[in-house]
Amino acid sequence: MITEETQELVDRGIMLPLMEEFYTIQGEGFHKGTAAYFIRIGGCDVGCHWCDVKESWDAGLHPPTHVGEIVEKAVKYSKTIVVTGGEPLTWDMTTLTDNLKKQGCQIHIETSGAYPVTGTWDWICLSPKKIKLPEPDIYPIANELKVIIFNKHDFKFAEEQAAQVGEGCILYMQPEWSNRDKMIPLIVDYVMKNPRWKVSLQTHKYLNIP
Ligand SMILES: C[S@@+](CC[C@H](N)C(=O)[O-])C[C@H]1O[C@@H](n2cnc3c(N)ncnc32)[C@H](O)[C@@H]1O
Ligand SMILES: Nc1nc2[nH]cc(C(=O)O)c2c(=O)[nH]1
Ligand code: SF4
Ligand SMILES: [Mg+2]
Repeated sequence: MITEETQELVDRGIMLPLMEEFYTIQGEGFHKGTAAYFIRIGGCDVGCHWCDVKESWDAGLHPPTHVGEIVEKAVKYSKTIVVTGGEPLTWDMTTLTDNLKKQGCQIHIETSGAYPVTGTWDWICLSPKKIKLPEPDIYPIANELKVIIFNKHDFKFAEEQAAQVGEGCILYMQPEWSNRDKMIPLIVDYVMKNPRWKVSLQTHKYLNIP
């Protein structure tokens, strides 16, 4: 149990439930191959059945941590920061991103967009989910749209989502990991027929890195 005082700091984004932080190579999307420090914040109620970090969902399992402490550690490793989760937009990201900006960081977010955008971002990767659609505010500011392809219907969902993003937004289809052998051939075929889309793979899983 956390105290009322701590809960209030979490509610204001002064503290955040920190699941893990690690220095690695961004495996997915536009910045794949780039070294970056990942900050994984606990808490998500979207409930994707194929989610590869279900341990992140229950915020109560992850210790409320002062944002200053998170930032101090992060900048020792990298000036390129990826904030992920869980669903980071569950929380107010203003203080975290303000602090990272003061340290001169480039800040990227991995989000489903299920909650309103808070914080200041240099790169927004929007990965929309059917079961809890993005809030409208994120579509015009998303830099990349990364749709997870688990079954054939996801191609239609991908097009519906692409119709809502801005013109410069880069479009990716990423196979759902457990179903990749089945979906990769369909994605390859789709992207060749619809070349405004690109393929994104979870390359860190092939490299055996976090
Ligand atoms: C774990 S999520 C955390 C951030 C945020 N909740 C979201 O969904 O965008 C990070 C990225 O991994 C993707 N992802 C999660 N599970 C996956 C899986 N089994 N196969 C492929 N991508 C997956 C998500 O769609 C998202 O783009
Ligand atoms: N290397 C690496 N790249 C990633 N890109 C997005 C990730 C995520 O879980 O948000 C992720 C991750 O977990 N590891
Ligand atoms: S929104 Fe992201 S963290 Fe939440 S269940 Fe889906 S993939 Fe997992
Ligand atoms: Mg991941």
